Amino acid sequence: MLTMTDIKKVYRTDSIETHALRDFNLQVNEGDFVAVTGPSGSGKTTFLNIAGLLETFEEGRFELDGVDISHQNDASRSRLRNQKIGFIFQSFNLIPDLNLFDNVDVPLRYRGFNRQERKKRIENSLEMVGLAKRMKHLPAQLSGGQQQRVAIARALAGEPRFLLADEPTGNLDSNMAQSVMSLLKDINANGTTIIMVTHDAGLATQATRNIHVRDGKVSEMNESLSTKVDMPNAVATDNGPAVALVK
Ligand SMILES: Nc1ncnc2c1ncn2[C@@H]1O[C@H](COP(=O)(O)OP(=O)(O)OP(=O)(O)O)[C@@H](O)[C@H]1O
Repeated sequence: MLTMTDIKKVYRTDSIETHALRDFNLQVNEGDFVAVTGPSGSGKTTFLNIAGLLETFEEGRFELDGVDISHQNDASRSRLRNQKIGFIFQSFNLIPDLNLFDNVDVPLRYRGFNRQERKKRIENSLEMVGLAKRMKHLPAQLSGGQQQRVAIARALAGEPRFLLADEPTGNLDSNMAQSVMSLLKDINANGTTIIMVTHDAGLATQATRNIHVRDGKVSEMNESLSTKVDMPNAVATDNGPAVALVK
């Protein structure tokens, strides 16, 4: 569970102060899939970076799983981030010279898992996104949608409780965007809490909650029409992400 209360974030340069977040209040519950929309510059990425313990804030209170983040030093914030949070970005951020297996391995090495445990996690997470047979391929040999699925596998291999996604479909055409969205919905149905920033209103309505950010504040909050479904029969294929068998 993630709770932000009256968060204030100011960016200061020599000549200008930008109030990126002010009185930002939000509670995200375990199992939520929250889509965050709002105009450019409204503070969406700033919120996500604070939620992901990548940035600090000036005022307010932020609790992550009962831990008061404002009182943690850099080392303990990094430890919490590594344990609890996975990130995916618009630009995939894969390492071009490493094959898929080794890309997914990078954050696992930071976590200190032994070789055997890492291998198991890498194979499982690539299986989950339907790319297990492409492990030895380089990112450049994949489509954009497939590369984003590798980035999702990399984020999930550490079994994070929270998956934070900043415009994960921003570089994809609409078919690939929907395929990545379907994968995120499957992952959420399997228990991972997701917060996704998106400019795509059609994708946002598929999340279980929508929040709209304006001028550094949450201006609207809606439960989405879409509901979570259990998918005990989810399977992954080499051509696509894990999909639920329709009964
Ligand atoms: N490192 C920084 N230094 C100074 N100002 C910043 C920095 N990062 C963000 N800002 C400013 O903070 C405000 C909020 O930015 P943020 O990136 O959170 O908005 P956003 O809603 O994610 O925008 P977009 O949809 O265009 O990505 C903007 O005015 C931005 O210019």
